[in-house]
Amino acid sequence: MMVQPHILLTPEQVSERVILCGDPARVNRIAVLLSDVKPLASNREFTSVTGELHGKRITVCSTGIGAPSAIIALEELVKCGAKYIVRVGSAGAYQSHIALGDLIIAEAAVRDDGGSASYVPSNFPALANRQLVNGLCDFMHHQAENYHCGLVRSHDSFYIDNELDVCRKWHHLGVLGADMETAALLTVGRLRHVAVASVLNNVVLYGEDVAQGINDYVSAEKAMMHGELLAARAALAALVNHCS
Ligand SMILES: O=P(O)(O)O[C@H]1O[C@H](CO)[C@@H](O)[C@H]1O
Ligand SMILES: O=c1cc[nH]c(=O)[nH]1
Repeated sequence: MMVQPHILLTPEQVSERVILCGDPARVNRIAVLLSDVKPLASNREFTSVTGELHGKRITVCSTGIGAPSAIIALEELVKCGAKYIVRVGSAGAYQSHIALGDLIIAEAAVRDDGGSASYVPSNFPALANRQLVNGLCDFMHHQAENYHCGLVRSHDSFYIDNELDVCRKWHHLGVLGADMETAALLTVGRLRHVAVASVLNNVVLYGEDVAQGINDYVSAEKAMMHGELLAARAALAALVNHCS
């Protein structure tokens, strides 16, 4: 098969088990958990590597920010044979009991993104794969770390004027936190008959200004690495032990 136009990968290079992340720099930070790591490709926001864990091959690929590029990565990876996909992302909390570095495991996502809306009507659910969610929760259950399992919201707009009102609304409805890709990945993954889940590292406290929160977090190197690596370990455990 021809090389895919955006991710620049062929089926020979892509594993059935895939980790997706937004930030291309996160790919190499996740890869430290794998052995026999080889760089695959780098084009636009799509950077990929392959490696192994417990005899299973894992592909790690970045998707950039937002639903459109996340969907492009998912579609092209599925064409290359990806079957089990976990997003290792970051999120802003919508609940005050969620601390920086806590993990949010998405059972389902509110579809406030435009990407999934171009595939299905607004009443179509964005539901995570149950096996992978169980795998993520099982792993976290055995760690002495905070995690929260429930609803997330995926959106397209970071800096809208009524951002605080929007956050308050979803806070009152019990949504745990926000990212920009989970809903699209869960929706399109289901349409393509592949298993998709998402685990998010909280980088913004509820009620905190998003831009300020992210800046604070970027400087809080230790907390960032801790939540991110924990999310990656949870994703790998789910992909290695809960996929067949
Ligand atoms: O850290 P990543 O995985 O990119 O996830 C979150 O961070 C970005 C926004 O800063 C968005 O992509 C959002 O979903
Ligand atoms: O507040 C946040 C932080 C990260 N990603 C988001 O989508 N929102």
